[in-house]
Amino acid sequence: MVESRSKIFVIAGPSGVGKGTLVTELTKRSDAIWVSISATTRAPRPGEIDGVSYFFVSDEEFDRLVDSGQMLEWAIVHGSARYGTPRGPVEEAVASGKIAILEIDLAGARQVRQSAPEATQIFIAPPSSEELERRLRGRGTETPEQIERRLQTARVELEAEGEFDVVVVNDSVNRATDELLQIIGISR
Ligand SMILES: Nc1ncnc2c1ncn2[C@@H]1O[C@H](COP(=O)(O)OP(=O)(O)OP(=O)(O)O)[C@@H](O)[C@H]1O
Ligand SMILES: Nc1nc2c(ncn2[C@@H]2O[C@H](COP(=O)(O)O)[C@@H](O)[C@H]2O)c(=O)[nH]1
Repeated sequence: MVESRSKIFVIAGPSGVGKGTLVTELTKRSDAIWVSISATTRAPRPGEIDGVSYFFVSDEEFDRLVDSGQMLEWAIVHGSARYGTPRGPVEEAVASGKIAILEIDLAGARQVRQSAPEATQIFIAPPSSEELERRLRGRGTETPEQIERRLQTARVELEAEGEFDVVVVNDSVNRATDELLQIIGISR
């Protein structure tokens, strides 16, 4: 079991593997955990709230954030929208003693590996490719075309799991959350 003294934890893995589900569960289990809110140029899904799910910004605003050095990392994800991690809030969270979680894609994880090598990089893997597809389709938030695109990206991402410090299989939400808490170093 890998256990870390890092203050920043990157959580990456294919779309639909359950990253968001696990991160939500982590926040329920510990007040020490702070989750970065990304900025994105994609449109909100029904029920998503600006400033809670994401900061939903225009292309122009995203350009401004990148050009002024306010993004810790950013990437075009699934060939469509841009997503990025605002730098300031991460620095403030760490300075205040919180554990900062960044739920980001593979390209973003690679950038953080360069700019914040002290961060622990965690890859969330599915129990099987079939289960990944079942979860992605079952979530029902993407069109069939978008799902195909995400499954294509997933194949590339699954080949990159060896780049990560640790791989956690999301077979069960409870078990995977327990493993994540142990890696993060939060005892219950
Ligand atoms: N261990 C699990 N077993 C069964 N279903 C799960 C499990 N974890 C998550 N799910 C379900 O899988 C679907 C995808 O989960 P989630 O939205 O958290 O994925 P994600 O990795 O954050 O996706 P994206 O990167 O597209 O935002 C959801 O319907 C969620 O309820
Ligand atoms: N590089 C970054 N990737 C990010 C960031 N925030 C989210 N993401 C990744 O985008 C996909 C798609 O998310 P969705 O909400 O449209 O389903 C997901 O896999 C995230 O990991 C970010 O700030 N930087």
